[in-house]
Amino acid sequence: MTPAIPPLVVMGVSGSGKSVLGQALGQGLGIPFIDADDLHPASNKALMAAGIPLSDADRFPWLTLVGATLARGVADGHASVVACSALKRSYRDLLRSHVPGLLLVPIDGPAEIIARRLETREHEFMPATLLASQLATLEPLEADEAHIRVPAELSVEEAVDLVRTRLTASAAATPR
Ligand SMILES: Nc1ncnc2c1ncn2[C@@H]1O[C@H](COP(=O)(O)OP(=O)(O)O)[C@@H](O)[C@H]1O
Ligand SMILES: O=C(O)[C@H](O)[C@@H](O)[C@H](O)[C@H](O)COP(=O)(O)O
Repeated sequence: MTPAIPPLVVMGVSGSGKSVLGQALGQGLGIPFIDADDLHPASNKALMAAGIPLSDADRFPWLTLVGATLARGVADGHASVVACSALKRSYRDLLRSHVPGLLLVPIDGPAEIIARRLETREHEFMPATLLASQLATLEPLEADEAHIRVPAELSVEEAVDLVRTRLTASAAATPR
C-alpha cells in the first residue's frame, strides 16, 4: 500500500545525517527533496563559515522560506521532504504554521557519532566547531509534536525503511 505522505522535515543538529536521509527519503517515497542549507541567505552562510552561531533573528526569515517551500508543495498537491535543523520548538511551530500536517523526522544519536561524521565530511560553509552550539540550542521534541524518531546508528537504508513502515502503519490506523 502506498501511504499518504505528509510534508516531512528531517531535523537534528549539524552532522546528524539530515541531508543524506532527506535525499534518500525523497527518492524512496517519490517526493521532492529540498535541503534548507540551500535556502540560507549569503549573510547566514557567512556567519556560520566564520564559526558564529545564528541567532533567532538570523533564523526566522530563513525558516519562513523553508515553511513557504513546504506549503508550495502541498498547494501543488504533493508532500516534500526538507532537511532542516529545526532546533527549537519555536522554529518548529513556525514551520507548522505553514504546513499544519507537518511530520518531523528527528535524527537522534550520541554526540560522539555526530562529531565523527562532521570530522569526515566536507561542507560548503558549516564548520565542525559549531556542533557544541547546535547541541546546546536543540530543544527536545514535546509530546504534541508529530514525529518518527530515527536513531543515528541506523544505516540510511534502515532509516528509510523505518520511516516508510511507520508511515504505512499510521495510514492503516487512520479512519477514512
Ligand atoms: N546513517 C548514516 N550512517 C553513516 N554515515 C552517515 C549517515 N548519515 C549521514 N552520514 C554521513 O555523515 C555526514 C553528515 O551527514 P549530513 O547528511 O551531511 O548531515 P547534516 O545534513 O545533518 O549536516 C556525511 O559525511 C554523511 O555521509
Ligand atoms: O543554525 C542552524 O539553524 C543550523 O546550523 C542550520 O542552518 C544548518 O545546520 C546549517 O545550515 C548547516 O548545515 P548542516 O546542518 O547540513 O550541517
